[in-house]
Amino acid sequence: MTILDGKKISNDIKEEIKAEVDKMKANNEKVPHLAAVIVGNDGASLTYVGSKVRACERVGFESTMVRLSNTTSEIELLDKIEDLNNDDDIDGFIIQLPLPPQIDTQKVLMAVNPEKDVDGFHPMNFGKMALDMSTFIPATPFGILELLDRYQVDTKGKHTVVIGRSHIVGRPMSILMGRKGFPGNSTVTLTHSHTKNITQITSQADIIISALGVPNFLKAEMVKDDAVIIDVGITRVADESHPKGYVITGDVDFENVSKKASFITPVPGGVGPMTIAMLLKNTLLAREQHRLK
Ligand SMILES: NC(=O)C1=CN([C@@H]2O[C@H](COP(=O)(O)OP(=O)(O)OC[C@H]3O[C@@H](n4cnc5c(N)ncnc54)[C@H](OP(=O)(O)O)[C@@H]3O)[C@@H](O)[C@H]2O)C=CC1
Ligand SMILES: Nc1nc(=O)c2c([nH]1)NC[C@@H]1CN(c3ccc(C(=O)N[C@@H](CCC(=O)O)C(=O)O)cc3)C=[N+]21
Repeated sequence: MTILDGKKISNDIKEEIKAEVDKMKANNEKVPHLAAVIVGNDGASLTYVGSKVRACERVGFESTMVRLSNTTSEIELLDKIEDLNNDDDIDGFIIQLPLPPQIDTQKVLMAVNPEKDVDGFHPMNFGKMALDMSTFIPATPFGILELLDRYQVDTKGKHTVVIGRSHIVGRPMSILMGRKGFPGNSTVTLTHSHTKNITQITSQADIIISALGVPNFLKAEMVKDDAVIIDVGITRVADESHPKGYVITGDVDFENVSKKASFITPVPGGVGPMTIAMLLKNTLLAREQHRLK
């Protein structure tokens, strides 16, 4: 059994990005600038955005965090997006999800200039991804592909089962694993809350990508020997014995499933850090494209 060490690989990727930024600095070129918009005070969302800003500092990017109150109207958010679209210093930006209920998420994501859409959530970029055109690939699925690539996990002709069909993880992942090339060329089954007999389906999988957000959902009985297990789930579970008052838990019963797996990602330290590294990678790509214009 091999642990897919997202923490280590994400650090390698950040070092590679930093080397590119150092070259830009040596040539007196503008460095990439990422902005993150966060609406409201959700603790987990603030943690993730904080990690993104720290990661920017580490690789030498500029970063801007835009904090808006929980009562922000849709119009106010659209105005802010327009400012970021028009700000030539900003190469890429993200709108941290979820948004409060008074705001229509799809409308907001459509307002982001696709050239600055480093999350890859704009329909134009999502469509390009589905059509094998070069574009920004959503950071979490991109991070999973990168992990599979760096560990040379064979995906060709394998049966990949994705659990969860969200726009940010499960849906793009199911498309990417079925594309031509590597990592890809998989036969994909996409499952969700209406899937019947899910154990029967996961038991046949060579690769399982679990993105539902239910702690310890995937048990050893649901997995065949030597399966590859990718755990995207992140849930804060209350735990008074821990200084923070909670522990981060994945979707996979790691202790038991890891005994059967050929490769497995841990939580924390698996897919999460990869997501942040690939967001930086997309921002570097955005800067390079803006420079060429
Ligand atoms: N590590 C990382 O970088 C990231 C981690 N996450 C984490 O991944 C998890 C999923 O996030 P996200 O995709 O945004 O989640 P969503 O809540 O948007 O989607 C969850 C999906 O899981 C499906 N689902 C829920 N319960 C079941 C069930 N019992 N059986 C089968 N399918 C089920 C839902 O089905 P239906 O569509 O029918 O409702 C839905 O498609 C969360 O824990 C989140 O925190 C998310 C993004 C990045
Ligand atoms: N527009 C947008 N883009 C996103 O990419 C996006 C989003 N909205 N909304 C929420 C989800 C969630 N997400 C994570 C990123 C990093 C970790 C991460 O670094 N996790 C650490 C642990 C972090 C901790 O301690 O809480 C780990 O797994 O090791 C987790 C989850 C990005 N998301």
